[in-house]
Amino acid sequence: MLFGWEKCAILLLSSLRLRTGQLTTQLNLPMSETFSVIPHKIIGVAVIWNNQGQILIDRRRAEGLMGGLWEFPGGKVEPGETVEECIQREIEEELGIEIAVGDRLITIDHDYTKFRVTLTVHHCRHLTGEPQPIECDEIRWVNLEQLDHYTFPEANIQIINALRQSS
Ligand SMILES: Nc1nc2c([nH]c(=O)n2[C@H]2C[C@H](O)[C@@H](COP(=O)(O)OP(=O)(O)OP(=O)(O)O)O2)c(=O)[nH]1
Ligand SMILES: [Mg+2]
Repeated sequence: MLFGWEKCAILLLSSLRLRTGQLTTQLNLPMSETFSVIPHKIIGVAVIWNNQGQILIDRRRAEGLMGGLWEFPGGKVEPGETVEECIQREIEEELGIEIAVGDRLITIDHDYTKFRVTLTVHHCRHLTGEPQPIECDEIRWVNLEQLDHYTFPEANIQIINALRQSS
């Protein structure tokens, strides 16, 4: 049996679609009633350019979430970190290269079925090191026209459109 205030709280939280970072817990409510907390991932994303006007893309691991899709490298912003710091760190961790993080291209909020993402995308310049597929299945340097030949997550349509408009 739910009390009035409990029902109000549930309605309020549901209507706000409670956003809680990486939290994926389901709250167990009385009488086996449950509601989902939608995870919200805050992601820094790099569009890394080389001197030939190409961009670095990577293929996500086949077995994971969005497995086998291509993406622009990046990852979750950690507490106390700026998006620029996150991008620099993720690229070192995922690809083993040094980059210069430049201007922001676009910020995208996108709802997937089970979670939402905020992707903050920066233009970056490759400085040193040969990119290695440390945390992905494959990496490739491609030009803007070739991006059409690769399958990206849904949110990336907006990144690719922004890239085409900015060039
Ligand atoms: N890096 C990157 N992530 C993207 C792009 N497009 C897109 O929808 N995403 C999503 C996929 C992931 O849910 C999230 C990136 O998070 P992530 O790669 O650090 O982590 P993950 O969710 O795959 O895995 P986990 O650490 O939660 O286990 O952003 C993109 O172009 N680049
Ligand atoms: Mg990542």
